[in-house]
Amino acid sequence: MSQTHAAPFEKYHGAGNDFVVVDASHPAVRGIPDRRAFATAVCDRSTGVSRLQNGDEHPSRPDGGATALDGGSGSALPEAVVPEPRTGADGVLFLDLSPEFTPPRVVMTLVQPDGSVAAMCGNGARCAAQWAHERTGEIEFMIDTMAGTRHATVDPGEPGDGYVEIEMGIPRIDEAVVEREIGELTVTAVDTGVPHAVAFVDDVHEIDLETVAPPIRHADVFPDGANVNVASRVDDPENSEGEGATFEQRTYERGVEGETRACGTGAVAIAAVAAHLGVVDGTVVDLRPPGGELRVRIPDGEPAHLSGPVTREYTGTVLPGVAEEPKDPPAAEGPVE
Ligand SMILES: N[C@H](CCC[C@H](N)C(=O)O)C(=O)O
Repeated sequence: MSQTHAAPFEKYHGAGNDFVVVDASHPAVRGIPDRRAFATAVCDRSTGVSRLQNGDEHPSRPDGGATALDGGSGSALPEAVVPEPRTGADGVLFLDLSPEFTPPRVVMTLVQPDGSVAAMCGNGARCAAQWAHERTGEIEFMIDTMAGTRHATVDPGEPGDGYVEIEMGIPRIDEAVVEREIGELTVTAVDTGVPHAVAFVDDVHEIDLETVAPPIRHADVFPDGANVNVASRVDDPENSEGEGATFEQRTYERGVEGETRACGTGAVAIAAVAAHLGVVDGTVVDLRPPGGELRVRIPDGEPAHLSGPVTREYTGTVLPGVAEEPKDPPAAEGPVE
């Protein structure tokens, strides 16, 4: 049967790490035949979802707009002519809300642009909490991820905006990979729900991440691959709680296979490695990825917490069955959608 029902989506970002968010219980979303192909299509930075395709000049227009990604020919859609918000996304969040619990629960599944599923995503979980807040008015949530259930708190701002904190579990340093030279960097391995490599460098802006990161991302010491972070210290007295401990952050993400504008599990990874190496004294570490600011609280032996802004960019609809490679020749029912 061909897919013709449009799935509503909302586009959110957390400090610049952006996601197409869909309600997993919506009939059109349940009917998505292949979540991997769907994520690959809608996340594409040239031909994926965009505000323009949705005719949505108003970020929070509730009814969305015209259908994105229509047509099954695989033909490229017109390129967005405004730089912000960006076409495509760093991933798709399939969210299943159970409002009957106290606090309400959200089952979160992140499908990445390469079709892989990540066990955890700090900024995605923060966006999930904001999304659930918009639906329930509640401010506390339990976010069920493949890495565990995480408590989230929303400090609401304007509709669609908020400052969201999420519990991130206790980071696990891999003692076998501490300050090890891999490729061009000296990295420490840490698991913050997903695997990360962290390297402290003099100036993150001098690193050619697209070249330096892939050999580390694929190194043998990371059997499941790794996200690769570089961080440089730029202490800021504004972080009075953390005695100034502030790092610039850049992250090359597994699954995106490129640099993202922010990474929450990466922020926690940097803070955890900094604490482990004795680089920071306090338990509050501020991170400055390219897309915003994140704060990590990381008390010794206790779960870390990640906080930062979340913004809803726009809403729209997308045909779930599109942009898939047809597995079989189209049946008699007509053109593949
Ligand atoms: N951007 C996400 C991380 C996604 C993890 C993913 N890239 C992987 O481990 O495959 C975050 O805010 O934590």
